[in-house]
Amino acid sequence: MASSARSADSSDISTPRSTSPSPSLASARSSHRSSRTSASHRVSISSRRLTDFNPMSSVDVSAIEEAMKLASLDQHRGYAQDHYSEVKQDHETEPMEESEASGYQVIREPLWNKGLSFTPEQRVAKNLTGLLPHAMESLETQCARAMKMIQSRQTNIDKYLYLSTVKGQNVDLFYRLLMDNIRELMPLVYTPTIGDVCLQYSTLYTRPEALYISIKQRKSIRTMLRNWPGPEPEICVVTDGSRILGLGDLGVNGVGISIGKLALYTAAAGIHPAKTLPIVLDTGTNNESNLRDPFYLGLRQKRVPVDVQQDFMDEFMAAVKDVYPNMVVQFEDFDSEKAFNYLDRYRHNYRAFNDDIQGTGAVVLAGYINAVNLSGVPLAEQRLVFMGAGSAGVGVAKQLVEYYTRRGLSEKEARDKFYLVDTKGLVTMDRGDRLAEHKKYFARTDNAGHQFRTLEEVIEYVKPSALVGLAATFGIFTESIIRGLKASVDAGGLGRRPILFPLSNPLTKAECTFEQAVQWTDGSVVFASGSPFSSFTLKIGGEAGDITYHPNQGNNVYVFPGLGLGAILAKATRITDEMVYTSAAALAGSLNAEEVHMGLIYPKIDRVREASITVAREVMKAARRDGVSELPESLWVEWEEWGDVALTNYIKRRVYNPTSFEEAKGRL
Ligand SMILES: O=C([O-])CC(=O)C(=O)O
Ligand SMILES: [Mg+2]
Repeated sequence: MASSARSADSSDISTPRSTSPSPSLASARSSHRSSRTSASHRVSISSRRLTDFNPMSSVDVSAIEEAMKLASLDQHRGYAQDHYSEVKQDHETEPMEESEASGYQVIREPLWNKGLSFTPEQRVAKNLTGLLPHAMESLETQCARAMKMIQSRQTNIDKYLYLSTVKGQNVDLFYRLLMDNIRELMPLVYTPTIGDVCLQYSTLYTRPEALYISIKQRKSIRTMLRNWPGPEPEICVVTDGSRILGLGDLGVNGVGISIGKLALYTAAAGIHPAKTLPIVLDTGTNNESNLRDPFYLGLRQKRVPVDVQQDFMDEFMAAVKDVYPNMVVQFEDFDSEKAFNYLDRYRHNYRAFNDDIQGTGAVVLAGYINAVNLSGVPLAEQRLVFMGAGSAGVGVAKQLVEYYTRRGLSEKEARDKFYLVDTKGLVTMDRGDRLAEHKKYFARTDNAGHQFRTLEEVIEYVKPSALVGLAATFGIFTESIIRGLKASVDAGGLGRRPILFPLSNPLTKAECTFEQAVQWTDGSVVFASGSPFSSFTLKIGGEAGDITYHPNQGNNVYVFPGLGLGAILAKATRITDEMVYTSAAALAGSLNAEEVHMGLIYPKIDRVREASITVAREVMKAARRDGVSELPESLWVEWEEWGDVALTNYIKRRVYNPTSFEEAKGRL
C-alpha cells in the first residue's frame, strides 16, 4: 500500500513505516490473510483498538474491553498473539501484492478475482486449479448470467442486494455489468432504489463498505482514515446523513448515498474503484424511527449542535489533508445550512466541492441552456419559479444567474429573473419570518408589501416560462399549476414550450410525473426530472398515430463524475467556480446529432461515460485557466499544441475499464 507515503501524525502512534516484511513473516501472515483488503483492515483495526482509545472516556473503556475480547478470540485461533506483537513493531504492514497472492487469496479479493475468466495458465500459476468449475467464460458471459439473475429477482431491493454481492466478490464483473447496462442498473445502485436502501440500511447491512467516523472517536480520525485498505484514495464522498435525497435525516443510514455516488464515479467516469472512499460522519440523528430501531447502526443520540459539528468538520478536513493530501472531497446531502457553510469554509483551502449545490447547479444549467433553445422563449423573456429554496434550489438558481451574467445581464437583472418559493410562499424580504442566510440573496423586494403564500398565486403573479422543483414534495406540481405554467408560456406566442423540471429524488418525492407533465401541457413540455421516468406514449389513434415522448434525467450524475475526474487528473489544488461552470457548458454541448434530433437536453444515459470524459477534459482546461492545476507545464504546452485530441487521449488512458476476457489473460 502506498500508505508508507502518508504523512505521519504525531497524535497517532501507528505511524506508518516502510519496512518490508521478511519472507518468513510474510508467509506467516499470508496464512492468516484471506485477502489484501481484509489483511490490512485487520492489522489496522487491532492496533487502533488496543492503543488509540483514550481510557479516560467511558465509551473507550468498553471499546477496549471489546478489543481485548476480540484479541483473545484471535488468540484461540493461534493468531493474535504473534500477530499483535508484529503489529506493534511494524504498525502498518505492507499489503500483499496481487502477484504474490495464490489460491483463495486471489479469489476472495474482489479487486483481483476474475470469476470464471481465469485462463488455464493463470489457474495453474495461481494455484486455482480445482477451486473453480471447469468452464472458462468471458466477462461478457458472466455479465449475461448476472443480468439473468437480476431480472429474476422480484423487488428492486433484492436486485440491489444481488448487485452488492457481485461487487463484494468480483469488482470487474460488477463494473462491466453496470457500465454495459447503465440504463437498467443505474436506478438500482443509485436513485431511486438507493433511497429505499438508505431507509433500511441498518437492516440490510451485511458488510462494511465505507468509513464510519463517529464524533465519539474524533481524536482518531487520522487512524481511521489510514485504516482504509485502498491505496491512496483519490476521491471521497462524505455525508453526515442529515438530508438524504428528499428523504430527510437518515443518520448513518445515509452512507448508501456515498457508496452509490462512488460506484458512479467508477462506472460513469472510470475512476479506479480502489481509489474511491465512501465516508459517513456520524454526529447523531434526529430521526426518531432510527433512534427506536433496534438494528440502527449509528450513534443513538440526537444530532450534536451545529457549532460542535463545525469543530468536528474542521478536524475531519484537517485529517483528510494530512492523510490523503491529494484526495478530492465531495460533500453530499448535508442539510442546507451546513451545506452552504462547509462549502464556503473549505472550498478555498481544500480540493472540495458540494454536489447538491454545485453539481446539481451545473447539471440544471446544462439542461436549461438546451431547454431554452427548444422552448422558443428568448433568454431575455425567461422568468423562472423555483419551488424549494434549500441547498439545491439556491445552488441551481445561482448557477443560472452566473449564466445570465455571462450572457450580458447585470447581476441584478439576472437575479430578478428568479422567484424562489418555500413552504411559506414566495421568498420576500418583508415576509416577516427569519430568513435563512442562504435564501436572502434571492429574497424579492418588488412585491409591494404583498405576500404570495401558495405556488399557484406565485405562478399567476410571475407568469413564468420555467418551473423548477427542488422541494421534495410528491405531486406538488398539480394539474392547475402545470396548466397555469403552460398558459403563461402560450400567452407569449403559439409554439412556445414550457420548461418543467421536477428534480427531487427519489421518485416518491418527484413534484410530478412525466406522464402528468405531458398530459397537462398537451405534449409541449420540455421536461427533466431528478430520478428516471420511462418514455410515455400518448395514444392518439387514427391517422395521426401514437406519439412517444422521451423524458430527460437532470441528475448531477452527468456532472460530478467528470468534475471529480477532471479535478483529479488536473491535480487541481481547488475546485473553482470556473471549473464548475465549465462542467455545465461542456455537458450542454455534449449531445450528439441523434440526441439533438430527438429533442433531448442531456445525452442519453447510455452515453454518460462519454459525456463525463468531455466534462473532465473541459474541467481540466478550466483548472489550467484558473492557475490551480499542478500538472507539469510541459504537458499543458504539449496539449495546447495538439488540442483536445491529445488531452482526451491522456484522460482515456487513465480511466478504469474492466478488462475483457482476452485482455485479462495478461493480467496475472
Ligand atoms: O443523489 C441524487 O440522485 C441527486 C442528489 O444529489 C440529491 O438528490 O441529493
Ligand atoms: Mg445529493
